[in-house]
Amino acid sequence: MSAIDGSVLVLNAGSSSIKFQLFDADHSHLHGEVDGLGTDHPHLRISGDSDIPKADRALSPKEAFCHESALAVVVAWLDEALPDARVLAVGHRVVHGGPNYGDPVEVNDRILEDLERLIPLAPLHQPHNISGIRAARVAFPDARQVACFDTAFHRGHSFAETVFALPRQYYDEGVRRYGFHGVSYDYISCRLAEIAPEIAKKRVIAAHLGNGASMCAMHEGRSISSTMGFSALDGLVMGTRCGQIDPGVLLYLMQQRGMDGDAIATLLYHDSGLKGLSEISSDMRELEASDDPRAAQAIEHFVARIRRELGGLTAVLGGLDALVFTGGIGEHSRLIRQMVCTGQAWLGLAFDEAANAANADVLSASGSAVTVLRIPTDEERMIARAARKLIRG
Ligand SMILES: Nc1ncnc2c1ncn2[C@@H]1O[C@H](COP(=O)(O)OP(=O)(O)O)[C@@H](O)[C@H]1O
Ligand SMILES: CC(=O)OP(=O)(O)O
Ligand SMILES: [Mg+2]
Repeated sequence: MSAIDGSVLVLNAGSSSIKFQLFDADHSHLHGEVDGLGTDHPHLRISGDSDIPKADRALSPKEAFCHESALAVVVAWLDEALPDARVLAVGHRVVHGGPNYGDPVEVNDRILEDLERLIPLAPLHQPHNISGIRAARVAFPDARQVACFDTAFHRGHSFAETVFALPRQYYDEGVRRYGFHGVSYDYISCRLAEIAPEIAKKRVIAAHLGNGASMCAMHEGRSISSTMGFSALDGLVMGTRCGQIDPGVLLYLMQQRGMDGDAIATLLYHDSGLKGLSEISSDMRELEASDDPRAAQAIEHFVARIRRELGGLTAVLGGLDALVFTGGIGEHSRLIRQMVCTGQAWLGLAFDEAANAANADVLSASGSAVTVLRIPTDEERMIARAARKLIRG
């Protein structure tokens, strides 16, 4: 497989998915994804150049038992399908960089130990990100392992955007708002500069709506504010996560209901959000297809929280020039985009329903003061670029 000599492989473990791509410079040779992890229909899809074997099949319950078992399927597939590929580097999305990690780093044992200490702050991601690094070290022993952090893009936030109103010692020990999905927002910022440079410099809100969901206010291409905070629990309603919650609820659960930390973590990370509210599924496709009123209520609450944050982030930016939808739901769900954009005339936003129905790239009507765009994210491409840059020094 000479065409992919000296490639960069990227592994991106999300909360419901493992995405992977193989790049040669900026060209993607193969694109693979296990999605629906944690649901009843986990699936493996692989596509790419003509010499790349394809895959499109359901994963067995054993294969999809956990992220690690799905990762083993991916690594075995790569090993068999690309025996001659010379992988120079494996780039990894690592969700939490904590206070100390920003720029991409080449991973060593000490760094892995540091990243392991952040597992309690990102339990749906960090353990799988670290497993990915360990598995890739074994599968590609000659490749350099590079970690890229979801928190990095938000590191320029002001003190006011970063701090919680707790005694200062907590900020000093790292209890602060970090923000996540930064690799995705960085990609959106770069892509905007390519496709709409005059908008890229202005006030933009990007909504990354996937199994994890957040929104990011950007100005001149840089992150100003994020709906996610210390952990990837805060902000919007997600597949299985509650999003913003009154801390009084947590006190009630501990003091009146006698729940301990582990029970509360399970409740907030695994059993809440769309899944907890609908009692049907964490998966937006299933909720949209359902005629159960609980599915409709879960969707309405999901959208209500997005609308509220849209208003809040617009105030942070002092106005709005563009709204970008991305992530699995943002890229594909006509219903959610339409519900979010309905009734936003106060922003000067005129929504083009026909363009939305056609899944077009531009979703605002001509003359709209806010340009609405649908931009598929490509976290793997961003990570491949960073890994290549790092190993080239
Ligand atoms: N056509 C679609 N319509 C509605 N939702 C969709 C569609 N395709 C994917 N989704 C939703 O996208 C979510 C997964 O988003 P994704 O960004 O891939 O996940 P992750 O957060 O694990 O990276 C799921 O809720 C899935 O139902
Ligand atoms: C940070 C986060 O929630 O990521 P994902 O959407 O990939 O689960
Ligand atoms: Mg994701």
